[in-house]
Amino acid sequence: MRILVFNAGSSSLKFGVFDGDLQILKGSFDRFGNDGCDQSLAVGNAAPERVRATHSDIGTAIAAVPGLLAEKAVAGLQAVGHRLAHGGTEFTGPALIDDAVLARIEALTPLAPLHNPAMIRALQLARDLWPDLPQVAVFDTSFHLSNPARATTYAVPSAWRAVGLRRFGFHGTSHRYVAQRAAEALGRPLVELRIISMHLGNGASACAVQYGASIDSSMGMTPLEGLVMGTRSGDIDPGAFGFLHRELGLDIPAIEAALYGESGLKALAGSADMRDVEAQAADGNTEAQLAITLYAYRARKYLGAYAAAMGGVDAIVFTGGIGENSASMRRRICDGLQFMGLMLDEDLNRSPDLSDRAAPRIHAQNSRVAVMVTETAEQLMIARDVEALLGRRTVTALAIPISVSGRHVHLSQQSVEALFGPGYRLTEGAPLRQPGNWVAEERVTLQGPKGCLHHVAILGPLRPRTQIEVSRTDSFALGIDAPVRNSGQLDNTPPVRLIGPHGHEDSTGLIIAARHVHTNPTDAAVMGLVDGDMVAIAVKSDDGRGLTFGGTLIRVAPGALTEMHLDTDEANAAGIDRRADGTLAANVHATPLP
Ligand SMILES: Nc1ncnc2c1ncn2[C@@H]1O[C@H](COP(=O)(O)OP(=O)(O)O)[C@@H](O)[C@H]1O
Ligand SMILES: CC(=O)OP(=O)(O)O
Ligand SMILES: [Mg+2]
Repeated sequence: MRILVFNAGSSSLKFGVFDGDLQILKGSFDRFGNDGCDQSLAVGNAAPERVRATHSDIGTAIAAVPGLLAEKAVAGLQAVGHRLAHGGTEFTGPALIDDAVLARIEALTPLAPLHNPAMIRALQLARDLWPDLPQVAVFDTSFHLSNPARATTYAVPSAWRAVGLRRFGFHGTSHRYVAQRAAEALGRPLVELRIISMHLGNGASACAVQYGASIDSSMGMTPLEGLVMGTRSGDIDPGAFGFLHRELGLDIPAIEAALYGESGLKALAGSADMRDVEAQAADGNTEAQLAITLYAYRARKYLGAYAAAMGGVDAIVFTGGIGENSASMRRRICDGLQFMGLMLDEDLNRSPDLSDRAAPRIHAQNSRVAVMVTETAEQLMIARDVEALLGRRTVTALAIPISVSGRHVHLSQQSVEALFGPGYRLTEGAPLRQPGNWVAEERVTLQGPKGCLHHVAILGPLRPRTQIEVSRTDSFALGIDAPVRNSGQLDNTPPVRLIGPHGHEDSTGLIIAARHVHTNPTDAAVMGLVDGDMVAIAVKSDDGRGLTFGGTLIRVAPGALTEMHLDTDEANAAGIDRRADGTLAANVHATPLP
């Protein structure tokens, strides 16, 4: 499918034409000034042609795009994708544009005044030019809708929260790509990694991607919170509003306008462009030097915060105009993080090769944390989302059988021997529906500070690490606060005592299993899903208590049978007795892998 993508940022317009993952045209306009802007245009893999164009703002640059397509003889467009900054809580994924959707997007503009207007302009232009093509909006905010309440809630009066004051987070399309790309380059599944994505462009944000899902990011209700940016302040004491009003007589719109447009690097060093600031700092300008130090310090604080939020970090990835291009800024941000095992390789850092969407590592051999750089591919991700959304409209709704898991354990050989005696082998009992899995005839007891759970099933085959899966109700009975985790993610899980006929073992690995759907590549393709998608599954029940389960992870593996795994609390809440089927209600955020 041939897709034109518009990405109107706060300081630049980027656009591209894609056939699948192949980019056939890549263009951008930036460095807008009274004398025009820089234009770059590349066909296929050819070197970009760069000229100074006459457009003085993003709006006029948008109107020039159709002419450039014609000039390069790019025809046959089948759809148009648009980056939109704010999608609120309602746009959980890409949306096909019609008048009603456009009106809802327009209503969110006050929350992204620097961004949504130009993006909406691109949308309107494309609708006028190509009225017959489907137009799809992809929102920066959607990826972060998986953030837990502790990350999205401001500690403010409930009446304010009731009207929608909460944190959202932006650059989600970029963070989603960067995390996937880093996992791929590391050769490890995304669902096993704790990644901090640092998107440092004109707008800048950090994102904690824990096991594939965003759990926190530095931007808030609007793209003003967090890091220092080109013209935005980032974090500032809200007490500044009262102070500025009393001292300078400023009203709220004036303060807001200055925080969006007259702050950040521009306020500190006279230019919003990091290239200028770095050049001035190199010339000895102390204001520019402070701007750079402060920028790096704030970014480093977020790295520390997110490492703490995730209980560790496996990889840090830099992207965005500054993250991709400024080796000195990457080094400044990483300086002082040796305490968490992060060692940069200065040679690798100085000249990473980012061609062909590479994601090179820039950390030293002995670094415990991987550090990488990659070009952000927001336009590519938008093109993939457009194709997935339009393709998915013809997708078949399969019935997904529900399987209710009672409490159970997976044991390592070491645990088997501790509980049943040296050299003991479990007796394979009834087979489970997933091929190769079975229930052992033996049982164990779980003991916590508040109580015991007896006759707990053991599921085979053996695993490298013991994992104990209980429901929330069980965790209350034990008196242990177990975290909700995907299978295998056992770092920082609490211990519980396992008791067998031979002896006992205090083993970590106690979790409440996150709900998920097992499926195989064939069924996944029929449902329009890929591994790592987060979906909502609707389940009906005879007693009318049926529920839609959001935040359900799709796990695709060859040979797996399609079924949804719920625990007993979830099944009871939804009135599921024995046999029930679920259906796909929504793809919350598609994460199509290459
Ligand atoms: N070689 C470079 N060295 C330092 N900063 C750079 C370099 N190239 C681009 N940048 C910075 O990247 C920022 C723009 O990032 P970009 O991601 O393109 O912006 P946008 O948020 O508008 O998409 C600007 O501050 C620019 O100075
Ligand atoms: C949301 C945001 O800040 O975007 P940009 O980086 O394009 O300004
Ligand atoms: Mg940007």
